[in-house]
Amino acid sequence: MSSLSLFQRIVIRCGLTSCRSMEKQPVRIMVTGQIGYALVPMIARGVMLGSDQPVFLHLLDIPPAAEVLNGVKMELIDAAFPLLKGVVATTNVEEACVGVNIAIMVGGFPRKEGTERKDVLSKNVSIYRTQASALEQYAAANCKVLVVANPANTNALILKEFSPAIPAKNITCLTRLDHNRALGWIAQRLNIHVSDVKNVIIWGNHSSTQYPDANHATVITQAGEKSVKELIADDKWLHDEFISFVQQLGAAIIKSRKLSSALSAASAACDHIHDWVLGTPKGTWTSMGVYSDGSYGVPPGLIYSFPVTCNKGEWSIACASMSFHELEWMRQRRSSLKRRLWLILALTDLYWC
Ligand SMILES: NC(=O)C1=CN([C@@H]2O[C@H](COP(=O)(O)OP(=O)(O)OC[C@H]3O[C@@H](n4cnc5c(N)ncnc54)[C@H](O)[C@@H]3O)[C@@H](O)[C@H]2O)C=CC1
Ligand SMILES: O=C([O-])CC(=O)C(=O)O
Repeated sequence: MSSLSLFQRIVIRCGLTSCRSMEKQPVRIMVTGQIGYALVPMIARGVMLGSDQPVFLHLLDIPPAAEVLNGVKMELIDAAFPLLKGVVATTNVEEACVGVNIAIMVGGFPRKEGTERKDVLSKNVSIYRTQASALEQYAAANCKVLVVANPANTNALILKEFSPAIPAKNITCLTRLDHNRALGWIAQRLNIHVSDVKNVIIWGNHSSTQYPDANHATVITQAGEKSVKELIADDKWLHDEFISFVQQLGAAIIKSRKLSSALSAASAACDHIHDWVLGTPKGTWTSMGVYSDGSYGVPPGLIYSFPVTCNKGEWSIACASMSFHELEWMRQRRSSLKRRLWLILALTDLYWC
C-alpha cells in the first residue's frame, strides 16, 4: 500500500475501482459457436464474472460462418460495453485459443426435433478432438473449460482424453441448465420465487437419462427453511412427472422454437462459470458435469453431473445423503455407464486410427 499515491489510496478506500489504473486485468474468454448469439452480450455485460471484471472475447466459428461472425464482432463494438476490452473473431482454432483463461465450447451441431442428443455424437466428437489439442497448446495455464455442445458429457470426456496436459479438474460440462430448470419448475409448482428454492441435484448426463433430484431441495419460507418434499406433499409428482418433465424440457423447447434453447443455455453457462470462479453461496450447491473421482460409486474418469460446491476457483463434489430412489437409479445406471465409457473410448480410438 505504501508505494501507492495518495490519490490511489483514496480510490481504494472509497471503493472507486473504476479508475483506469486500478482496473483488473481482462480475462480472456473464448466462445465457440454463437448459441443463438445470446451468450456474448451477457459476458460483455459482466453477467458471468461480475461488473468489475473486464473481459476480452475470442470468438471462433467455421469458415462458412466467417461473415456472420464478423457481424457479431461489429455489433459488440457498436454496443460499447464498458467491460469489453477487445474482440478477436476468427475461424482459426489456434489463433482463437491463444492465452484464453476460460473456454466455452458451444460450437457444434444441434439435434433436430424428435432425435436424442447422442444422435449428434459422430459429428461433434471430431470437433472436440481438434479443439482439445489447440487448447492444450495455446490456452493459458489453468484455463477453465466448459463444454455446452451436445452430447455435452461425451464431448467433455473426449476433450479431456485428447488434452492430457490440461488438468482434468479444469474440464467440465453444462448441466446447470437442467439444474435451473428444476429450480424454476419447483418454484412454479409452489407459486413462489425461484430465488427461494435451492439444492436440487442433477445426477448423470445432460440427456434424457439424467436424474433430476428434489429430495434434498429446500425453500426459504417466512417460517424458516422447509423441505420441498414436505411443501409439495406429492411423492408421485416428485418421483415421476417432475423427473420426466425436466428430462424432456430441451426437446420441448426445440419443438416450440424449432431451435435449441439459446437464452436459458447462455444464462446457465454464465451461472456455471460465475459460481466456479467466484464460489457457490454458503449452504448451497449447484450441479456441474465434472470428472468422477469414484464418488457415489460412479466409475472414475467419467464426466458426470454431481452436486458441487465451489470455492476460490475450485469445485468439490458435495456430500448429499442418498434416498432410496437415488440409490436405485444409481445402481441401474452404473453398469450401463461403465459399458458406455468403454464403448466411447473404443469408438474414438477406431475413428482416429
Ligand atoms: N448443454 C446444454 O445445456 C445445451 C447444449 N446445446 C448444444 O449447443 C450446440 C449449439 O447449439 P446451437 O447454438 O443451437 O446450434 P446452431 O446450429 O444454431 O449453432 C452452432 C454454431 O456452431 C458453429 N460451429 C460448428 N462447428 C464448429 C466448430 N468446429 N468450431 C466452431 N464453431 C462451430 C456453427 O457454425 C454455428 O455458428 C448444440 O450441440 C446444442 O445441442 C444447446 C442448448 C443447451
Ligand atoms: O435439447 C437440446 O438438444 C438442447 C439442449 O441440450 C437443452 O435445451 O437442454
